[in-house]
Amino acid sequence: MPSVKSLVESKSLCTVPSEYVCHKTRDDSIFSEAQTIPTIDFAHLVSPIPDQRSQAIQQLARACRDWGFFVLINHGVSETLWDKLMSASHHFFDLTEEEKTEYAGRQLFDPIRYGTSFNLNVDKTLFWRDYLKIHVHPQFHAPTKPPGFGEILEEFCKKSRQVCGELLKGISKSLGLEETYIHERLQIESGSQLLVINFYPPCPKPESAIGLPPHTDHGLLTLLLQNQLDGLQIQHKGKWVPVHPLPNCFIINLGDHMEILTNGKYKSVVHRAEVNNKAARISIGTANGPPLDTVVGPAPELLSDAHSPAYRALAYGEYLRFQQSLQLDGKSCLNHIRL
Ligand SMILES: O=C(O)CCC(=O)C(=O)O
Ligand SMILES: [Fe+2]
Repeated sequence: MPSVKSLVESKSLCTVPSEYVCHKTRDDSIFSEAQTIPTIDFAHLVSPIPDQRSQAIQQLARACRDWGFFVLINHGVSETLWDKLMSASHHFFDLTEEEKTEYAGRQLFDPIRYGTSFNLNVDKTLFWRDYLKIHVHPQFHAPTKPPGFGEILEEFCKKSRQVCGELLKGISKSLGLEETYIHERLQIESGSQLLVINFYPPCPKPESAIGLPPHTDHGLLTLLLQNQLDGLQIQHKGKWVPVHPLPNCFIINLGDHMEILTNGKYKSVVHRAEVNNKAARISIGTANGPPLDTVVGPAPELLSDAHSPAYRALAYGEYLRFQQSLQLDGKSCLNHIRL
C-alpha cells in the first residue's frame, strides 16, 4: 500500500481516491467551538510549596474527571528540543519511500514500524495518515536516518517519560492514593513507552477523508505535541471540541488503562484527527503504560460494595494485540473487557 505522502506527490490530486472516502454522519459535525480543555501548570504540580502543589493536584483531579484531556504548560522540555524533534520528524517522512520501507514492520511488537492508515488487514476505509511507531522503552530503538534523529528521539523520550512520571504521581495523589501508587503497582520504571509520529499530508478534499477516526488511546497517559495546524478534536458531552495547537505545550490525554485502573473514575476520551488542504500536519505522541506483560485490572483500593470491578484484568500487551486486531472505532476495544 503506497503511503499517502507518495500518493499526494505522484500526481496532482484534485480528489480523494474512493478507498479513502469516509462517510461522515450529522453527529460528526456537531461542534462546541466555545469550550476549551483545561490547562495544568506542571511547575505547580512539582512545586516545593505544599499549597501550590495541592491546588495543582485538585485542578488535575478535575481535569481528569471532567475532561480526560488537558494542556500542560511549563513542563520543562525545551523549545529547542521540541523544534529539533519536529524538523527531524519531517525529514524522516521526506526520505525516499525505499529508505522508509526499510522500517516497514509487519508485526505489532516490531521495534520500529513505518506504515500508513491503521491496520491494513482490517481498515475498511483508509486513513489519510502515514506513521512511524517506535518502541522507545524499556529498550530504546530509533531509525538510523535522518542523521541525528536517534539522539533527538532519545533525549525527547527520556524527558517526556520524566514528565509522565510526575503526572502519574499527581494522578495517584488526586485519587487519594500514595504518590508512588501507580509507579509501584504498574512497574512504571520499566514500563513501555511507544512513540507515534503521525504525518497527515495535505488533502484535496479534507471533508471527505479522515486522518484518524474516533478512538481512544490504549495506555495510561498519552503526551502529544503537534505542529501549528489544527486537526485534533475531542469528544466532550456529545460534541466535538477542537484542540488548537499552542506553542510548546503538551496535550495530555488519559488512555484506556487509566480508565481500567481507576475503575472508570477517570475515563479515556474519544478523539480524532481531521486533515486539511493547506500543509502537512505532524503530531507526535508517546503512549505510556506498564510493562507489556503486566496484568492490569481495577485498583483494589478504589473498589467497594458500591463500586465493584467494572473491567476484566488483562495483560497490557494482550490488550494492545487485541486493539490492533479490531478496526479503530471509538471505545470498542475497552467495551470488550467491560464487565
Ligand atoms: O494527530 C493527532 O492530533 C492525534 C493523534 C492520535 O490520536 C494518536 O496518535 O493516537
Ligand atoms: Fe489517539
